[in-house]
Amino acid sequence: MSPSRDTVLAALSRIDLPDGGDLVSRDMVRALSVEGDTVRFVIEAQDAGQAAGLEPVRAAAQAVVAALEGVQTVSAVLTAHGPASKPPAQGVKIGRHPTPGKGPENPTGVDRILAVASGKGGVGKSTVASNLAVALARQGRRVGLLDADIYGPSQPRMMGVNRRPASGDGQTIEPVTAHGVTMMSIGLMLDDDQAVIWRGPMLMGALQQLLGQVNWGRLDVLIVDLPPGTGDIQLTLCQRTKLTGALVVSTPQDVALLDARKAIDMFAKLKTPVLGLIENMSSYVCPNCGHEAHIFGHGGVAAEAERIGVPFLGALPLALEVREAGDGGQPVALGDGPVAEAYGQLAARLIGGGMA
Ligand SMILES: Nc1ncnc2c1ncn2[C@@H]1O[C@H](COP(=O)(O)OP(=O)(O)OP(=O)(O)O)[C@@H](O)[C@H]1O
Repeated sequence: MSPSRDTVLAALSRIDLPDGGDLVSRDMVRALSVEGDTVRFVIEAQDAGQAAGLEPVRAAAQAVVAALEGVQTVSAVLTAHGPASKPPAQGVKIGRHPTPGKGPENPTGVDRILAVASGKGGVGKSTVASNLAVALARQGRRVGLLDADIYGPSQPRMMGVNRRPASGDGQTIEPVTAHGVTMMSIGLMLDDDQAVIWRGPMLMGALQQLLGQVNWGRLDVLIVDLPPGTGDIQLTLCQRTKLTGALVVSTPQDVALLDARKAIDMFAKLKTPVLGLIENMSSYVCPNCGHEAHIFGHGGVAAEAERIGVPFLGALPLALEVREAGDGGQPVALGDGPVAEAYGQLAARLIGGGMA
């Protein structure tokens, strides 16, 4: 009997890449076909440089599929047809005044949009956005991640991407892929030390471009990592797209919660559903003695969720591995520990509720 596509993909997910992740989590398998006892697939590298080092990976992928029951012939081809074959998107200028739109609409092919928001900066909103995107992709969803934190884009670092997106026509921007997630950040279009000094209208126009000029492809869900607070970007996203809803991240202490309340109030005024609250940096377990401490308090977000009648989506621990994984461009949700499990549960809950 021929193996199923899922069986082949499960086998390919056991092939690790030299720079982290595996063939499936890094979304490098293309044109997979199973016909009788013959399996064919293409491994697509980002560019010729990466492809040159991947021959051992190709051979291992071919061998692991050939060993599956019911497989006689395997054709595994390595290509480098990624965005690097197009010129970098230098001709595309991000940042302009907004253009009038027809009304709220999603980018073509994007089924849902989830905003990850916070009242206060530094509570872990970008960390939650990247890990949630990865956890959803691991559960088979087609996920996009838009870093809309235009003043402080952190997704390129957290997702481990620093190549410039390409553009074939000087208009459309090809997003990049990392850990199975299609992503775009203004940080990828700017030089590292370049500051963005824009007033509201320019910000709104830039967000419009990041939504409308990026070739997002078909996505089940686009996660938008918002800047902290209640400003122009939030307003534009709520008014210009059919936002499925917002997830609000807060730490448990009162001062963060006070600001989270303002964010929730803003979404209520803009008629955007708040799908739930997430408590980040909830507890800290000492890796040496196992003692559990609540550095920023504990339970405040769950109590707030109950008070305002929105779901409490979970408590994520404060853990050194979360920070290290984020700084290293390999979100902790890619792994198997308790934090990855917590993100897996959050992703499953959103998928189960039809939100992702
Ligand atoms: N649960 C956690 N455990 C340990 N470190 C964390 C955790 N969550 C976030 N961090 C770290 O805290 C710092 C701030 O997180 P992050 O950038 O995600 O916050 P943010 O709310 O998006 O901030 P800003 O709004 O300023 O962009 C980062 O260094 C991140 O790695």
